[in-house]
Amino acid sequence: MIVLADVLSAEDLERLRGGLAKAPFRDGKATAGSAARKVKDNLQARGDDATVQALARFIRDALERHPVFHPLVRPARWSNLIFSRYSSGQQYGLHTDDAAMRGEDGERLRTDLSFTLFLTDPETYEGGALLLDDLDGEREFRPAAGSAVIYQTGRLHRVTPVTAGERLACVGWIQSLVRRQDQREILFDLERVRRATPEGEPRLLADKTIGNLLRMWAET
Ligand SMILES: O=C(O)CCC(=O)C(=O)O
Ligand SMILES: [Fe+2]
Repeated sequence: MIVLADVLSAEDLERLRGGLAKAPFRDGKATAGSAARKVKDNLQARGDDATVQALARFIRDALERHPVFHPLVRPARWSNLIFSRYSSGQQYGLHTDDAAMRGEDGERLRTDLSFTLFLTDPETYEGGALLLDDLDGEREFRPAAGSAVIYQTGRLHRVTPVTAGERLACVGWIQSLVRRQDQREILFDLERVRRATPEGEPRLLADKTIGNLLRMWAET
C-alpha cells in the first residue's frame, strides 16, 4: 500500500466537487457483493450518468499522468470508477472487494489493485479513515485531498464512521499487466533505479532488463 500525493490540484478538486454537487447519488448497497452489502452505508454516483462518466475519465487520466502510478500499477484494465459520499453516521464496515468486476466495456476484469482518491480535505470532516488490514494490524489512511491510497485488492479494509462533515472520494479497481505483487515490486524498484541513473549504457541496461522482465511476466 502506498499514498500518491498531488494526483489532483486544488483547481481539479474544485471542479470535481462542483460537478459532483449536481450528480445523482444513490444507495451504495447496489454495487456491493452480498457480504459487503450488510456493512456498507454510503451514497454513490456511477458512470451510468454522462457527467459522472466525464469526471471519472478525468480522474483516470490524472492517475495515468502521475509519475509513480504507472510503474507501480502497470494498469491493463480498469473497472468503472465510483464516487462515494459518506455523511455523518455513515461508514463501510470490514469487507473484501470482489475478485472480478465489469470494466467500462462490460468485459470482466480481475481486481489486482484498488485505489481511493480522496476528494475532501481531512480538516472538513471527522472520522472517515480508510483502514487496511496488514499482518501486523490495521494501518490508517486519512490523507490530503488530491491524494490516492493504492492497495492490493485482496486485503480486508473498512471506512470508519464519519462523525461530522462529509467525506467524498473516488474508488476504482485495476487489473495489472503483471499479476503478482512481488513481480510488480521488482519492476517498480528497477524503474526507480533507471530514473536515478544518468543517460548512458547503465540506464540502457535497466531499460533492457525492465523490458525483458515484462516479456516474462506480463499477461497479454
Ligand atoms: O472509500 C474508501 O476509502 C474505500 C471504499 C471501499 O472499500 C469500497 O468501495 O469497496
Ligand atoms: Fe472496499
